[in-house]
Amino acid sequence: MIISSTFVILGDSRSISTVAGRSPREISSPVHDHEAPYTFKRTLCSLSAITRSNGNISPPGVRTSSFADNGPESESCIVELHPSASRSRCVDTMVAVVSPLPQGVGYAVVLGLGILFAVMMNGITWLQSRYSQYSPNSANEFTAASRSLKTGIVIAGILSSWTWSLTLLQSATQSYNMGISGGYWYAVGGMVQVAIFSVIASKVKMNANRATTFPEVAYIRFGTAGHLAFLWCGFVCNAIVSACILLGGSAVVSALTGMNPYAALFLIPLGVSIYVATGGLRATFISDATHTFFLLGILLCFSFVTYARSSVIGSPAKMWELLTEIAKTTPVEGNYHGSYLTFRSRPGAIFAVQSIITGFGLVNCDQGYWSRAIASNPKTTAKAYFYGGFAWFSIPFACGTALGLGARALSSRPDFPVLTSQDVGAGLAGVATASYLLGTAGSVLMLILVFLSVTSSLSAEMIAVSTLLSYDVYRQYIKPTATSHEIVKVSRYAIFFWAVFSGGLAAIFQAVGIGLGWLFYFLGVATASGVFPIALTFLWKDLSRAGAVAGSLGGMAIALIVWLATAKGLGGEITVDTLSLQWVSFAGNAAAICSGGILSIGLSLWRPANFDWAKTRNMAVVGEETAARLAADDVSVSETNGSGSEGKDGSEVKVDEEKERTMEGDVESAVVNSEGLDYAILNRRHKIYGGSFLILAIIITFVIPVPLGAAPYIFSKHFLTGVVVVMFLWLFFAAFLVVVLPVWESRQALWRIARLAVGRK
Ligand SMILES: NC(N)=O
Repeated sequence: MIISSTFVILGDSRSISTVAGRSPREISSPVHDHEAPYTFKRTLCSLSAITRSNGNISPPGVRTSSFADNGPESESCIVELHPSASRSRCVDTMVAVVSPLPQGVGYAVVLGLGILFAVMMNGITWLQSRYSQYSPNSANEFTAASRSLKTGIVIAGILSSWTWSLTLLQSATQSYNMGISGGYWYAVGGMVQVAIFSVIASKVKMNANRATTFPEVAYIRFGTAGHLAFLWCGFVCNAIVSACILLGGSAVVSALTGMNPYAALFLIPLGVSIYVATGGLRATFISDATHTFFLLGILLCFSFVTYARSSVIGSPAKMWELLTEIAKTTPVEGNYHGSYLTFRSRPGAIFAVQSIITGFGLVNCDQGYWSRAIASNPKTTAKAYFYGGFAWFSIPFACGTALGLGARALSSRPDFPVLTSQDVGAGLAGVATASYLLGTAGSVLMLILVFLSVTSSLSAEMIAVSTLLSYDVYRQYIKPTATSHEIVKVSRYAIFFWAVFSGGLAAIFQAVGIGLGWLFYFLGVATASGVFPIALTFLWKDLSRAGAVAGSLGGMAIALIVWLATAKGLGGEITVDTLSLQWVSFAGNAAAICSGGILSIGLSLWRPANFDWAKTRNMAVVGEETAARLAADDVSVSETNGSGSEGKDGSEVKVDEEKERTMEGDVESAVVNSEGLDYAILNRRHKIYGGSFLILAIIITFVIPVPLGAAPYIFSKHFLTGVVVVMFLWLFFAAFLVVVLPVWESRQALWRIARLAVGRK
């Protein structure tokens, strides 16, 4: 039954009423004196599925806020414009949103799940501080999880925090747009840079194990100029990534439920900020592991339905047939024979380079990854990053291969939603597939999937920014004698600040029409200049202050200039659209990474710094430093680091016997002292994972795709079947790494906490 709908027309809210109680056919002519009626193709996700009765698709910009279901059997319904809407404007600019789920579901998920997670995480944090030696009131625990986490949980944290809404949506979009190579290249881009962190992470452990943030190390090496330059890179990266995560989440929530996107942008961070502020970094790891369990389960479900259960696709062979058919009417420009089943793809090749550059920029400038490298046990850091990157690959690869290709294969069906370029840009292709193949269940699962990815990745961003603000702003420039307790307090304020700031920033992007796709292309331009200067800070003793500052900031400026100039040159003008043209963003990305590299390496070769690593190896951590500073003022303060907690007044709180027992034998002790590190072992790990990374990177970046792309080859049915089998195996392996391994590794601690919690020793 048709009830009523509200539409946004050029930013104005206008009401369009349909005729309640009548079937679509009964109202096939306008009731009021209006233009010819619009036909709304029944859609399964948001949007644009407006066609006028003369068959023209409504122009881009269409946006719908809500639309009532008009019955399962009808594909279209006729609506008339409300008398208050101006006839001429409505004709050309009306936008419609048809949501498969009611708005209440959107609010229930965003607020309900958010609060549920907050309560759950608070409970876990309480158990942790009550029955383990780790108290979130210690700065070392809050911001670095006492540097004690084991491999499985770190892998889960890496996989989860690197799985953004962007990952799920944009990988599907790339496969929808450019065929099977799109999702693959998205996955390669992300995996290479996470896995390379396995090489950098061992060096972090060797050269700056006592650091908490990457700008802290820059301060020791390059002074205030280097510190501020790196801090700026970190904030720019975290700001764009946070906005991206929120925009993707809000696009999906509002498309599926009709929830106001601005409300989603501000409400999503709310629940996340509550549990992050309570539990600190360890809480984000625990929530990451929980999220990842559901995330992989839902993704496996979507993949099974697409390739094994659906009556519309249901097998790789059928997918192959549908894609072959659609390539005849909608070929991919730049692909071999326009096929969706080939790696011989010009847009795919350009995207490959962009994706890899963007990924490098992100992972180097995002404090979240440094936090994880620092938080993990020195013995396991490199391994965790290597496997984390490897497991992560399965997620965008599956989204692209199942959901993205699925959307393209289904697009010839008359009842599949018409996706405008804006819908695709907002990442809704994969959403449409899930909703179409699984109906309401698909919409709900997609909503949960995206919500989980948003919360876990946003939680990582929040803790990262709060660490930067508390350590590198508050402690560095406002109160150098800050105690551990004060730092935790400031971190908590910073988390709430970031919840509001990132929501506001995303709202601005939303208001000016900047979507997920655009921001993805911009990310590399804004962050890739930091890749060489930041990585080399931990790897190369000769990196100089001039190289670090000029590379990071100068490179960013050069990238922006090249990006704008190329948009003007290729597009004729600088607009949101021309700035996201593929060659334009390619130029900006390439300029960023090249200028950052050339400036930092060139200037350092000219005047090498010859830095003595002993300075960063012996840097003080909060507690030691504060005590030293206060001791100088004859103030008595005692804090424990890594294995103790601190009272509100900064005085030491004794770890009680019960907690001591809990830690015995099942929690590896934090290794904060540089003397405690075995450099020979770390060096060997660095070489092992450096070599492993190199082999992996060469295989996935060259050995597999290059021959496939060089040959004039379109996948056969059998070949596609093989790819789908690999996709499933990869997903199962990822599930083992991030679900089974963390539980197995912590089995003794979990068992002991459970016994203590029920009153047994
Ligand atoms: N995390 C990414 N690159 O999706």
